[in-house]
Amino acid sequence: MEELEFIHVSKEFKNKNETIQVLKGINGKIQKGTITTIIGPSGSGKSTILSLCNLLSTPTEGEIFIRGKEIREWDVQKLRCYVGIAFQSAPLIKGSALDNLILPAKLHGRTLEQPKKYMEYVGLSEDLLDRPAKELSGGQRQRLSLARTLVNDPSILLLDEVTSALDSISSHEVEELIKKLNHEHGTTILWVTHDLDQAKRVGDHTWLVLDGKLIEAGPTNELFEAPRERQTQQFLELKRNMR
Ligand SMILES: Nc1ncnc2c1ncn2[C@@H]1O[C@H](COP(=O)(O)OP(=O)(O)OP(=O)(O)O)[C@@H](O)[C@H]1O
Repeated sequence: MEELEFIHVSKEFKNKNETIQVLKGINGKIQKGTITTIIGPSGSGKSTILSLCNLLSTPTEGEIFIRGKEIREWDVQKLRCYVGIAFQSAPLIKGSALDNLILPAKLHGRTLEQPKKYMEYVGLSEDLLDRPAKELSGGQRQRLSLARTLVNDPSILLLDEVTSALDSISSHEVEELIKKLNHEHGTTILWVTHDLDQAKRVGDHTWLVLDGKLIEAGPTNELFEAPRERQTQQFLELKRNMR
């Protein structure tokens, strides 16, 4: 059974006078324990795909199955424990690093047994637990945000441009951390990135999304080195010329 399956998924948003068709009939499967990088131009619908996977929004048409169960049949709280999400801006609440770390447990009426374990896992010193979150560096904030996502022990992790605000050293460190999580816990990862080198480095599989359509999906090496679709070739060529 696939961990995640999209069957003819479309999404439209209605603004005042117009309807915007953002996703157009996405069909795709994600196997458990794999890293899938999602690439495509700005506005093509990448983040919308992620937002559907933990019910931040719902498909207008089609179905999304997670572990064989249609997403709208899941209890939302259970789904959001099973499917974690982390964003570029790493929104943290006021208060200490610890206040942030315990938040998911608190929201589910639990206490967090070993906050130090999570700090250690993401390579943060436990001395930072009492520090105001706003005093942490960008890289530390992003790690803390990931640690907070891990508190629920998600089986699927959705990552939206999680390294784009970081310098290249911090960015590589976060990549290594996510790969470790994937190897050690078998976490299934969907990773939206603008950085094609990163998509190549971390992906087992890659999806190219153009104008709301899944143009090509395949093993990362094949998609980059021997793309099947003309539109993939054109997109990769355009990106190479922009360097
Ligand atoms: N809540 C919303 N209401 C109206 N339009 C929306 C909404 N969310 C997204 N859109 C539109 O859907 C389109 C796709 O947005 P999305 O954020 O999924 O693209 P993206 O590929 O992730 O872009 P980027 O790479 O710039 O983050 C955009 O035109 C965006 O303006």
